[in-house]
Amino acid sequence: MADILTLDGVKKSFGAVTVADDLSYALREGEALGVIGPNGAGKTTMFNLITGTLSADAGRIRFAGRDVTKTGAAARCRAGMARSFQVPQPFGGLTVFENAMIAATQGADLSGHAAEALCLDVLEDTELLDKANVLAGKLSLLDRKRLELTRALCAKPKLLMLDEIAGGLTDDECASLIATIRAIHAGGMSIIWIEHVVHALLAVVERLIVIDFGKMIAEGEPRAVMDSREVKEIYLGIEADA
Ligand SMILES: Nc1ncnc2c1ncn2[C@@H]1O[C@H](COP(=O)(O)OP(=O)(O)OP(=O)(O)O)[C@@H](O)[C@H]1O
Repeated sequence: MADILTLDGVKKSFGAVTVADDLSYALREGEALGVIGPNGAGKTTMFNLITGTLSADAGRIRFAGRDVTKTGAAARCRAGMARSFQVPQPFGGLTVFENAMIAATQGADLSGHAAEALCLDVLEDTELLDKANVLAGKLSLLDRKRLELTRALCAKPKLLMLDEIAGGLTDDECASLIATIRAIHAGGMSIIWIEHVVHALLAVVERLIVIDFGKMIAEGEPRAVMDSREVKEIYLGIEADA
């Protein structure tokens, strides 16, 4: 499989604070990569650098065979990146279907029947079809998370980026969202998923990276990474030999 995304020496600082410290890794087409790390480690900043809402101070980013380091956020979205946000950001006064249509028309550049057909397909996959005519502002937290997923998928992405989508859900709700994301991944979608709810990540991703102070401190098979000294010492704050 080819790489869909490559970061090569990506750096970003806010004043004296380094939030992306020489980040280098690649995501293969169809792979699901999990990202964990303490609060403030720079995980969301990394998403902002990948999607182009922030520009890197140094390093290169390649996506879908092109160097996008200098490409703006809208063009990266059109090239096939889509993300969910930590705090769901739907248009609360519009229905679920209307929110999906905005993503399909603006993100996937579709119109008319093609846009409607895509939205219906995605709403079925995200299990929101029966709520298509509900106002987004009236949805439960789980369904707002599902709508975040819907809006990202309606942009017809090649890469789906999830930012703490499982946070705040009950165990049953989380299990139901995991099943949805697993099915989307099984359909071939490449995924990068930042998450504090580690068991949700471990149910989906094939590889895990750990970010601390903007630096990638561990990378590999998820359970091996969770058992690693780096995670125990730095992420969980436990002495290695405790
Ligand atoms: N625009 C900005 N200007 C200055 N500092 C910023 C800016 N955006 C983020 N930061 C700082 O960068 C650091 C990394 O933030 P970021 O949101 O990427 O962390 P995170 O790993 O996603 O955290 P969390 O798990 O809590 O969501 C934090 O110290 C944050 O305060």
